[in-house]
This record gives sequence, C-alpha cells and structure tokens, in this order.
Amino acid sequence: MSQMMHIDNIPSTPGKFKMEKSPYNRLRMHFSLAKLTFWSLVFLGLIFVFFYRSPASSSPVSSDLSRRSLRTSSYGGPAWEMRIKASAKVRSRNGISVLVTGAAGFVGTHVSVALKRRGDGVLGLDNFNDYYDPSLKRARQALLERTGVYVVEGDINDTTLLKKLFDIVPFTHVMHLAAQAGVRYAMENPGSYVHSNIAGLVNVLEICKSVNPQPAIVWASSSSVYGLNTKVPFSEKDRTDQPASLYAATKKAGEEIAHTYNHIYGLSLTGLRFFTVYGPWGRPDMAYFFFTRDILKGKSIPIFEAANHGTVARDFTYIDDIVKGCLAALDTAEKSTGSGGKKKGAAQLRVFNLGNTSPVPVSDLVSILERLLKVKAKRLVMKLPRNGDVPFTHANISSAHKELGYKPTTDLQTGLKKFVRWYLNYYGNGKKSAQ
Ligand SMILES: O=C(O)[C@H]1O[C@H](OP(=O)(O)OP(=O)(O)OC[C@H]2O[C@@H](n3ccc(=O)[nH]c3=O)[C@H](O)[C@@H]2O)[C@H](O)[C@@H](O)[C@H]1O
Repeated sequence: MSQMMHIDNIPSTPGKFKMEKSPYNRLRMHFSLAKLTFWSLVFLGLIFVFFYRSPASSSPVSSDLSRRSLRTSSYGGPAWEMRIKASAKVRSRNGISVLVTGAAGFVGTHVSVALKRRGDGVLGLDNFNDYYDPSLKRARQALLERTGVYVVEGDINDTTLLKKLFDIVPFTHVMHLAAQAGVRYAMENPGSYVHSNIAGLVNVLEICKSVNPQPAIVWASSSSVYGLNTKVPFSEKDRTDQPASLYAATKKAGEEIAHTYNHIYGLSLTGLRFFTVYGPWGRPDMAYFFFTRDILKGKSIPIFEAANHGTVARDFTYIDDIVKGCLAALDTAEKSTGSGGKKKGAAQLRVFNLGNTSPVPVSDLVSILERLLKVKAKRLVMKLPRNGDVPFTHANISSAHKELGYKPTTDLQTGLKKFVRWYLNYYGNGKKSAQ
C-alpha cells in the first residue's frame, strides 16, 4: 500500500512527524530560518507600533469602559490623510472647516450633513461605542459617507490622534458633540460620563488651545443643567447649581471648564443647552424612541408622573430646529484670540438655550404616538423614580433668538410624524425592531 500522506493526515504534533531526508533539506532550512527571522522582526515591529500608538495611555481618567469599544482603530498613511483632506475641503466662498466630534451620533450626523451640503469642509470623529445599538451609528456613518463626510474612528481622549488631525487640517471651527448622553444611565456607569464629558472635553480644549490658529468651539451642553430650578421658563441667567443627575453635573462642569479655557487661553467658546432633541435617526435610549418600539411590540410603557399625580413635561425640540441653531452658533462665533497656548485678548464666551418654548406632558407625547402608529399604548403610570429625571423643562430662547436668529418652527405633532415615518421605513414597517 502506498505510504503517501495527505495534508489532512499530517500529525498535529510536529515533533512526532519525521521529515523526509533530501539533499535540498539543508538549503531549505537555511532559507526557512532567514524567513522566520524576517517575519519575527516584522511581527515585533508591528507590536511595538501598536502599543506605542495605543490611546489607552493618553486618557487621564480611568473609568468602567470594559463593555464599550473605544479603541482607536489604526490610522495614518497617505491614503488616510487624503480622505481627511478631501472631507474637510471647503467648497463654498467664506466656508468654514469644521471638526465634528460625535459625528455618528444623532445631532452630529444631522449637523455634519447640513454643513457639508452648504459647502463647508467637515471631518467627523466618533468612537462608535456601544451605549446604544452601534449598527444605527454605522448606518448614520454610511449616510455621511454618501454625503462626502469621512468619519475617523477614534476617541476624543486620544491626544495623538487629535493632534494629527489638526496637523493635517487647520480647522477653523470645532463642533464638539461627542459626549456620554442620557440622564438615567449615569447611575449605572458614572465613569463613562467622567471619561467623555469631563476628561474628553478637557482633552479637546487642550488641543484647541495649543494649535495655531486656535479654532472657535461650539459644544453641546444640556437643559439638564437647570436641575431642580423651579423658575420658568428657564433663562440662561437662572441658577444652575442644583443638578439632579451626574449627567447634568458633568455638563455643568463643562460650562465652568469652558469659562476657564476662555479666560486663560482666549478660546472662543459657545455652549448650547439642548432641550430633549428628537427626530429621525434619533437615539434609541430616549423615551419617544423606545415608546414607539414598545407600543408597536405591544409592550407596556412606563409613564412617569410627579408627586401628587403632577404632570411630567418636556420642551421637546425637533432636530432640524437644533441644526439651525448649531449652524448659526458656528456662523456667529468670533475667532479665538490666543496663539502658542497664550491668550492675546478677551475672547467670546456664550451659552444659549436651544429649546422649543412649548413644554408637552409625556402622556400627550404618548397620545400623539398612538395616533401616528394607530396602536393603543399599554400605559403604566408610575411615580417619577429618583434616578436623575426632573419633572419639567421649558426654555426661554430670547437670547438665542436675538444673537443667533434662532426660531424653532416644528411642533411635536409634526416632528413626531416625521420621526415615525423614518422609524417605520428604517426598521421595515416595524417588522424589524429597534434594540
Ligand atoms: O434636554 C436634555 O439635555 C436631555 O434630554 C434628554 O433627556 P430627557 O429629557 O430626560 O429625555 P428622555 O429620556 O427621552 O425622557 C423624556 C421624558 O420621558 C419621561 N420618561 C422617560 C423614560 C420612561 O421610561 N418614562 C418616562 O415617562 C422622562 O421623565 C422625561 O420627562 C436626553 O436623553 C439627555 O441626553 C439630555 O440631552
């Protein structure tokens, strides 16, 4: 019987496998050794490059981020730089070049598309973490790519990456939207709020203050900074020292940090206090989004009420109105005044409410959804849990109106109609459903 051996029959322990003797064996072994040494060196080199560039060491704050994917993927190289330059290229007269952090997020996507469509240069940055379904973020990324916006995958705490981006493009503006959002999740994962909303913000500002020229920065604060404030409507002059959640506290801290960087380094800074933004491509962790999903599934939905059966209400603001406010903030932002890390003169420092000025009770939101979805909700009315939620929000927008020409035009009924149309289309008429 022939002793020929098929590749599948070679013993798995090489030590037990006898090499066939041949005059060419020595020569083959010599070449194999040389090859082995060469590939080992290549492998060691790659390991060195990987660890040397790893962002983990550049984060000044450690937090519980184990379940999230924050690692910056490999970057660099001429093709990568060309993509960045093409995306950030200004195509209109008087256009601006904007680095949008959190570009694959809800507001980030809409703002990036709007900027790109009017001819501004836009580069996105996003870490694609799994706070909510990352496939929705990937779908937004695909939309952005179709519009000509490239999204670099990386974390705002990655100093090396941020520096590199500014080396490639001298951005005139930064639209800083990357953040850990959500009021209730702060009790589950407080570290993620410190990582993104404090350490991440400081890292972005550190880079902005040291580059030349310094960009102007517009960034996302939140209506939640009004916390337990009872004076309505909320005005920018009202007290914001009673946050009801860690989320709110980190956004409030952000406003103080902004003051410091403006004061010391001359950075032009505008904080926008968004009021419960909703609309197509929204965030699945928000009530209007998961109420829609659960009503369609026939699942009961918890509707919070305040003490003594009091109404819980929100000044829900439609995404297109928010986008107009963001663009107006960028367009009216004055230049930063510092250079080489030193302030040369006083710089602009602003905070604006971007709301709808028309609070709607959460139970009315559910009634609108019922009508649009043609499904009756299973309402489970319960006391507002002590988890960071506040009973109501209501924006005074006179300052934004005066300085930015901000004038919201979409009521909740109209905005939710657009959201529901998008939802049914995106999730296949409710057959697929949001996670
Ligand atoms: O303006 C902001 O700065 C914030 O807006 C948003 O927070 P909120 O206004 O709290 O929105 P959202 O969670 O959708 O709850 C809406 C309403 O439903 C009620 N609500 C909520 C959950 C539930 O199970 N039942 C319920 O009644 C709840 O009590 C509330 O009255 C952003 O998520 C946040 O990231 C931040 O940007």
